[in-house]
Amino acid sequence: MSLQTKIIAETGVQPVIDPEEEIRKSIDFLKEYLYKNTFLKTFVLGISGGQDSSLAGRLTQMAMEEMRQETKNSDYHFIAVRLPYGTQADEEDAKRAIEFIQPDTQIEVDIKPAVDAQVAALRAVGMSISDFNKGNIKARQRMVAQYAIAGEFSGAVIGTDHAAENITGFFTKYGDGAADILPIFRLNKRQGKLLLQALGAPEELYVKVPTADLEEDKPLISDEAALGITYQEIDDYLEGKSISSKAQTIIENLWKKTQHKRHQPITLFDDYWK
Ligand SMILES: NC(=O)c1ccc[n+]([C@@H]2O[C@H](COP(=O)([O-])OP(=O)(O)OC[C@H]3O[C@@H](n4cnc5c(N)ncnc54)[C@H](O)[C@@H]3O)[C@@H](O)[C@H]2O)c1
Ligand SMILES: Nc1ncnc2c1ncn2[C@@H]1O[C@H](COP(=O)(O)O)[C@@H](O)[C@H]1O
Ligand SMILES: O=P(O)(O)OP(=O)(O)O
Ligand SMILES: [Mg+2]
Repeated sequence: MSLQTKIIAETGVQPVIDPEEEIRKSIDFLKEYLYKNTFLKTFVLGISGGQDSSLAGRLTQMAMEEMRQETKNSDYHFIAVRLPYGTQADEEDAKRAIEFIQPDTQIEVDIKPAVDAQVAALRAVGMSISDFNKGNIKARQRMVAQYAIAGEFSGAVIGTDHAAENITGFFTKYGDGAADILPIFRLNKRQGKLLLQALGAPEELYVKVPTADLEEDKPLISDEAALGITYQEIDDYLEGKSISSKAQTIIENLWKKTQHKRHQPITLFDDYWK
């Protein structure tokens, strides 16, 4: 089996999708999980203004509306969390995303005081913390806030990991990579766009240049510039198409280097890394 075939099988990406069918699958998946885990009454998700959280957020909101209707239990609700680091450069997109999602509840938490305090405490003991490393602290602080909210509202945290980010390991380990349930895993980036279009999202949300926007030295740097490869190439690879050998090597090297991010902490019983 080629590595491409193995990677595609691990992510479950289909070369062709029916967006309406995939929307229904994600909603039913979220609902089924709550029906099975009756302690859980809410889902929590950070909304950045980017494509992935707009999509996962809207699907979650739709699932919760259906849950309320089916169970007549008004406890079921979706909590959208705005998590800017101080002032967010693309705040307009974040507002647009919230407007599209129409979440039951919205909470805004500024992560800047907590992130800056953590960095200051590390620097106070003589550590130098790079801007890149600080970026990962921001992503982890966002997850701290989301889990704290979930803890107060019998909630589970939604993650926005999808196949294109997953195979390249383009997420912060235990930051945005930490979550309880992943409703858009199995989709590549362009398939996510198709779902947003089918949901009637404003165009700005799916033509927007994907960014983690974690680095102050490189504000709004695109994922593609940071990764050194385009989503078009990653998406083609995931759909089983043949791409340039240069692009294929970049993807497969990223996949190998980030295997640890797609596993639980390594124990004596693991051998995937050998
Ligand atoms: N575009 C942006 O603005 C931006 C900014 C920051 C990070 N990012 C992206 O987010 C991702 C996060 O960065 P990262 O991967 O450097 O940090 P990370 O914190 O997600 O992962 C690094 C950590 O993983 C652990 N680790 C590394 N190799 C390991 C191995 N072989 N086995 C077990 N554990 C291992 C170590 O604890 C290490 O500190 C990257 O893809 C990065 O490009 C993007
Ligand atoms: N500024 C943000 N506000 C709320 N939530 C955010 C913010 N930035 C990122 N997030 C969450 O993290 C994931 C991953 O973002 P990437 O752009 O893929 O790095 C995002 O979907 C939000 O849930
Ligand atoms: O995860 P998001 O919502 O920030 O989307 P993107 O990765 O496209 O920035
Ligand atoms: Mg983003």
